[in-house]
Amino acid sequence: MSDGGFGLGFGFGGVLHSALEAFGPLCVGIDPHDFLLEEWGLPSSAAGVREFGLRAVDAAAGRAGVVKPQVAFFERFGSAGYAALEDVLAAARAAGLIVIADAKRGDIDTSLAGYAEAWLTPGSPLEADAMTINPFQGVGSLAGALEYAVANGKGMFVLAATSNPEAAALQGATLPGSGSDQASLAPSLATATVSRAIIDDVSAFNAGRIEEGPVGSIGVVLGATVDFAARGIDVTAAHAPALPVLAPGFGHQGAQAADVRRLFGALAPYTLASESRSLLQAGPRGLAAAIDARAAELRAALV
Ligand SMILES: O=c1ccn([C@@H]2O[C@H](COP(=O)(O)O)[C@@H](O)[C@H]2O)c(=O)[nH]1
Repeated sequence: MSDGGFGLGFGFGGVLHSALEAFGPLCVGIDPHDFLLEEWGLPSSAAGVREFGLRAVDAAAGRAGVVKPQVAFFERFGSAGYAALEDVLAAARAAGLIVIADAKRGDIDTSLAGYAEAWLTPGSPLEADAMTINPFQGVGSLAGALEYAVANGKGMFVLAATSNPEAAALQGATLPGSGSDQASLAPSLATATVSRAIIDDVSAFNAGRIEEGPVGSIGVVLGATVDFAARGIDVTAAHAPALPVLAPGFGHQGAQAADVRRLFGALAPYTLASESRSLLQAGPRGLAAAIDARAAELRAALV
């Protein structure tokens, strides 16, 4: 986003906080699946995903604070798909929307730095406000990229408890001991699940930058379909600064907007409820109304 009227005083956490207050929790996913392109009367091509993305941006602007383009659906068309994505990212930011690039990058620290530079450098062709990253190579491998994001007023959402059922065994596994400097940004509980340890590490990273404002610039991805108690995640715990949550799983994957507070507890005021297919299926003419309706439902659920 340019600054979208949200102000840039506190970096990404501050901008996100202002957007949540202005629009509520809805995050509109921009996922140009082939079946949606067909329903929208668009070709399965780079031109098709570009048009789809631009129309989704038009519908979201002024109705939701945040959009989340799924990079994969653009990437399948190679360089032309990336050019289309560049146009969609730029249009969304120009429209005052916060843009989270759902790119799920992860690697050793030096290579991850390249991804951070690609997506989070002001003025870069793929500039977004935040991106999703994958901690499979160790949360410690993210440290440099997280620092880069914060230094540039940007944000990151670290996968911690993803919405897909196949993730439960790996992410719910219990760690043998507390973290070390190599494995972890901060020591985690001796009996923590992988999901819980990632949340603790991200929260500790934000706590080291409390002077930046009441909401952290680094968040976690917690799927709305996850059984948090079974995963060892305490949603009643307070985080200082507040921990932003990107929560896919609403809509098509089954979670209900009305349940956002019950599911996310103390995290709910800082949770982005993300929906893609369930909104986009309304079609280009119905999308704005679908966004209005879901945004109102989510705001009402937080009162
Ligand atoms: O845990 C995760 C992380 C990311 N996603 C992404 O969110 C959308 C969900 O789309 P729907 O159509 O609303 O199901 C999609 O881009 C996923 O890659 C997720 O689902 N779960």
